[in-house]
Amino acid sequence: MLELESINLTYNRGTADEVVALQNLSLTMPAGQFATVVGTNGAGKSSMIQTIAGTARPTRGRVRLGGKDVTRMPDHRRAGLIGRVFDDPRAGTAPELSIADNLALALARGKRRGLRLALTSRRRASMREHLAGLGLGLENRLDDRAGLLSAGQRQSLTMIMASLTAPDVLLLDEHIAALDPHTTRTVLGITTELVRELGCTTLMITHNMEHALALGDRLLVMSKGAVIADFMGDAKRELDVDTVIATIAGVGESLADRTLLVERTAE
Ligand SMILES: Nc1ncnc2c1ncn2[C@@H]1O[C@H](COP(=O)(O)OP(=O)(O)OP(=O)(O)O)[C@@H](O)[C@H]1O
Repeated sequence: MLELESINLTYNRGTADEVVALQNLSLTMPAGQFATVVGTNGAGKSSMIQTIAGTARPTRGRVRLGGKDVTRMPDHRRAGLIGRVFDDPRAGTAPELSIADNLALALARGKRRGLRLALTSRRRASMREHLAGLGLGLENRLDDRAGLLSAGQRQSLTMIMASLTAPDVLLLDEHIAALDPHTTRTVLGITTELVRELGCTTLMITHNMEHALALGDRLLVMSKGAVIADFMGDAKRELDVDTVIATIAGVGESLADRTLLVERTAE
């Protein structure tokens, strides 16, 4: 269970640049639930993800994971509990390190600080197996530098890295935003597979309404630092793009092109 309780997050508090990013935000997600998150630019989506990850510290409120209060737990100590994939494919991997070393680092995450896992032949075999599941041929390139991979391959590797510690929570912050339509479909397929396999609680931010509707079992609409609509079960299954757009427009938000992004590319 992931619980956000009356979260407020203000950046640059007490200065002329003060920004209220989250306002009295509450959210409860049972273990294993997969929610997509949409909203206009500046609605607070990334701030919510950062608050869960521990990279942003709420000004008020509590974050609980499996009943445990992690509000004050630093992000590096949450790393074993939380997997994160960002929009920038370069952000999740170290380009100078080999694919194998990137995976070893991900495995070591959440363990004792400074501990590097030795790359035993058994561990390499297990890495190969994980990579083979992607269907991208990366299992034969364990010693290639991650920097040599395409954006889609790097993002797929990041997904595998995020999943290696079997996190309780997976946070996907526009992780397909920088990919072309074909690679997007590949990474979305990997996303669905991984979430199913791991059974982890997942939040996926996207500006693509069709992806938000197609994936997950819950859809959250955010505006001005709060969740303004929450669709689950039949309500989520029956939801259409126009209803989501009307919900956002209903609170007086102007809809930017990115918010309306709907993939029309032919299969
Ligand atoms: N590190 C920061 N310092 C100051 N203000 C910030 C910081 N990060 C975000 N903000 C501000 O907080 C508000 C919420 O931003 P956030 O990035 O959470 O929105 P978002 O919904 O993810 O937007 P987008 O869709 O554009 O990525 C915005 O007004 C933003 O400018």
